[in-house]
Amino acid sequence: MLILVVAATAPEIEPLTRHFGNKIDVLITGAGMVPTAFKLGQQVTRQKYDLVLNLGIAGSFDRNIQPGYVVEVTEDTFSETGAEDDEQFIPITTLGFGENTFKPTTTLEEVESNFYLKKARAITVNTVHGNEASIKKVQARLSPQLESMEGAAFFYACQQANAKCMQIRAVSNYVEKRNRASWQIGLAIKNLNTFAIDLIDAIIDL
Ligand SMILES: O=C(O)c1cccc(C(=O)CC[C@H]2O[C@@H](n3cnc4c(=O)[nH]cnc43)[C@H](O)[C@@H]2O)c1
Repeated sequence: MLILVVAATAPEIEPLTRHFGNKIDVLITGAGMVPTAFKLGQQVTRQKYDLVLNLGIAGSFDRNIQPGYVVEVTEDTFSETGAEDDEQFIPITTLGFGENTFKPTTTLEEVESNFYLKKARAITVNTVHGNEASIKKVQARLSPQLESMEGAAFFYACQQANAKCMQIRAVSNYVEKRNRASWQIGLAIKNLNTFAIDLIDAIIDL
């Protein structure tokens, strides 16, 4: 079983890389949708994988998905692609220039039926939300539960390459007026890696 783990930054998956060494392939893309699409596109074109797994931390809009929670992302939307029409936002889908929502091509249940995670809908952004008015606007438009800076680009690149993929994220912070001091990155990384190590150990043992 050939697995590729994709993360934006090395610290987000450090415990996992220490645990598996070179038993699995790891791709660190750098933060953001452009580096993710480019680097992942190169990698999945070079090598065919049985499973491509996106791991990372994320912000939560949903107060029922608290810092430390680990979730499976079931759809991810590029929330910023479109056009402004004064106060209105016209999504790229309405403009007729393509899709903005991308999905995993497998599920946790399908990959390893003994494992379960809460499911969540996410958006992918270039600008991390940190302003109450813009948070309200995006919630009214898309009702997202999570946000990251890479997820939809990850799904897009995997879809283009026909690669089996899923995305698992741990919440490091609520999406709120910027309050960096309250982010719980350590807790999110610990919980994410504990789950991912158990999961990949189980998959590799198959
Ligand atoms: O210092 C900051 O403001 C800051 C902003 C975004 C991310 C970071 C990181 O240290 C980790 C990089 C990684 O984290 C994901 N992430 C985590 N929380 C959020 C969020 O609320 N909104 C969007 N992305 C988030 C993101 O995928 C980054 O690649 C520091």
